[in-house]
Amino acid sequence: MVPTVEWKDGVVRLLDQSRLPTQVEFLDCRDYRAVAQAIRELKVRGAPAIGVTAAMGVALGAHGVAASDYDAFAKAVGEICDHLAASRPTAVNLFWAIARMKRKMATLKTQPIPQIKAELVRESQAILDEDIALCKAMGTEGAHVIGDGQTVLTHCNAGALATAGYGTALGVIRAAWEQGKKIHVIADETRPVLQGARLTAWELMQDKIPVTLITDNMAGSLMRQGKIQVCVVGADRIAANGDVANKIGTYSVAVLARAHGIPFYVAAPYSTIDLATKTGADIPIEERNPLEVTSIHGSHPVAPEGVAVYNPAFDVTPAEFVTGIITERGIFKPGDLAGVFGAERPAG
Ligand SMILES: CSC[C@H]1O[C@H](OP(=O)(O)O)[C@H](O)[C@@H]1O
Repeated sequence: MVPTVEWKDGVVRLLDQSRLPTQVEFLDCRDYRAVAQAIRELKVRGAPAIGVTAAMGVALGAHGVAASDYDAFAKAVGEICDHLAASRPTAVNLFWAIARMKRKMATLKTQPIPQIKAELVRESQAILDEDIALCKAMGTEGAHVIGDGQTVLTHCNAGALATAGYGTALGVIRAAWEQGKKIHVIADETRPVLQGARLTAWELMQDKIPVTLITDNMAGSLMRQGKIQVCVVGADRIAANGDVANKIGTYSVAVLARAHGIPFYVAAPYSTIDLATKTGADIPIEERNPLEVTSIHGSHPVAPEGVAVYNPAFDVTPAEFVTGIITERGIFKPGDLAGVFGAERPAG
């Protein structure tokens, strides 16, 4: 797989996911505002991926700060962090990564500014490396939920393209495949931005993992026919009570899975678990440009000019519909997360 995001010769290089699957193109961001714009425009997307990208955006922005004393430097970097934090509201990884970069900077206040700048780059790369390791650990912990010969449904893209590499839900699927299991993946196209059609299908075909693309409204019928044995999806924010915010349509998949007695798993690293948010009702849900619904890629209208549109990018699946949360430390009941992750993880 081509890297989703990387620090390359002093710029933040992104695989431009808005061009996939027809074009594999890269976007070199030379300032933090370009990084924020790329996150806003879904050129890079996926909770862990935008966390890593925002961290690199902080390091990139810090490089451009001319201040010679720590307080002025920290103030300028704080403004850069605020700009990046305003790019998208739902994925908690964005805020987790920015807070981690701020904490790192605070530990360096006695260092020369050039040293601090170099350390911030290193911290952003550490976040990238950690994310890949977390995804692979999730794969190891979660692969057993997909049996040999089974068909697994996934929604949106929670793959290498949504992370620093390997993926969360697709990491579990990759691990099951790498264990030699004859699995088959059903990928929801995931209207309106089509992350399933454009990204998940592309990723799995790159790895020669059998995948069948369906439209979102087919999932229930396939479940009723007994053609799906398990569902595994990603997450953008998991509240303290185990409610899960994920791509719009996830709630429908979860309810359909429950109705058909199909296990429904969510794969997410600790950086997606937000114990400061009590329930799903407290998770901010991003509403996006109506053009995403009324056109394909901003052209080819598929609805009449001026029609009213509601375009929330995410929905919330209550914890009761989640069989288990697959994390790098194991699989937990949604309600047990606070006990498992509460102690070690600093807020935000
Ligand atoms: C592994 S997190 C991926 C998560 O992010 C996606 O949203 P978007 O493409 O808008 O960033 C979707 O909710 C995925 O499940």
